[in-house]
Amino acid sequence: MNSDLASEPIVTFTDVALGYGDFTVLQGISLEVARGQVVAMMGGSGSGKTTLLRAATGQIASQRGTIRVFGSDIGQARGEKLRELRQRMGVLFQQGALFTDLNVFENVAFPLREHTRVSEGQITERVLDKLDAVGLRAAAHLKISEISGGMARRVALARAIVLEPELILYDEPFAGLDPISLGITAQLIRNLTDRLKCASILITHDVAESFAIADHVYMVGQGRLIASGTPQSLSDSQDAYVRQFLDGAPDGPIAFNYPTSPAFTKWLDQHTGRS
Ligand SMILES: Nc1ncnc2c1ncn2[C@@H]1O[C@H](COP(=O)(O)OP(=O)(O)OP(=O)(O)O)[C@@H](O)[C@H]1O
Repeated sequence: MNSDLASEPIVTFTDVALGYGDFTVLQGISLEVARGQVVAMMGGSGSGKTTLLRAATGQIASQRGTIRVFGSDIGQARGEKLRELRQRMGVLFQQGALFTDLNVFENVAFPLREHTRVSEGQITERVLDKLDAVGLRAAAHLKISEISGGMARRVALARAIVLEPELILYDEPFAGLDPISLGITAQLIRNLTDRLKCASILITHDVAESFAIADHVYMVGQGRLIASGTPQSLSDSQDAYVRQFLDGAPDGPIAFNYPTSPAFTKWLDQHTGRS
């Protein structure tokens, strides 16, 4: 690979607006994720983090602006082109559903069998290598019913990286983990990013763990990008939204109540028989 390609950002959002139908969740979003970086996307509940992730994978189109992934406009990609771009990504959903009728090894082998024509010997080598990376080489033979919830997450992670993606997207990777698993998972994300020389995007609420490993943090709220910078610069920020989020303060610009909309008022009127 030449150095120009290596330094080209993996993901670029340029003045992007995202939403569903007429509803705009986020607008004016410009961001960049480079190879080798761990980037955290943070924000309160309902602020649009999952929506950002869906846009980066081409599951939803932007309402305006462009989203480039691996140099291609993902909003314009269809069919084979979209499949090719997605094959270069690993997505780890919160419910990284494993196949309960397959053992740990076969779960991780699944994408290799599905998308490549590598030999059985290579499958064994690659699967054991990825299980080793998540500390579960010796659990290869176990059934899914025989492993814990935390182990299942790591198996799902091994499966997400078995095709050696250039971009890994993690949806709430720390949710529901005990403090030890939390630290292990955070370090795993950092180490895998460095080892695979890929880019990682984390959608997360967890300030301490993500700040410990992220190179860059984007914070969304109030329908826009509120802050962007290194964990250190955000920690030093005096912005009221950033402070409320980082300090976990109940009072501040982040509203507890979901905002009232015409759609809600219409539903309520119908529900209570007023129209
Ligand atoms: N498929 C959908 N159709 C319509 N609206 C949606 C859809 N998915 C999400 N939304 C709305 O978009 C907004 C942002 O949701 P999103 O799931 O991106 O938030 P989030 O930041 O990931 O939240 P959380 O941290 O609670 O998971 C919310 O107001 C939500 O109601």
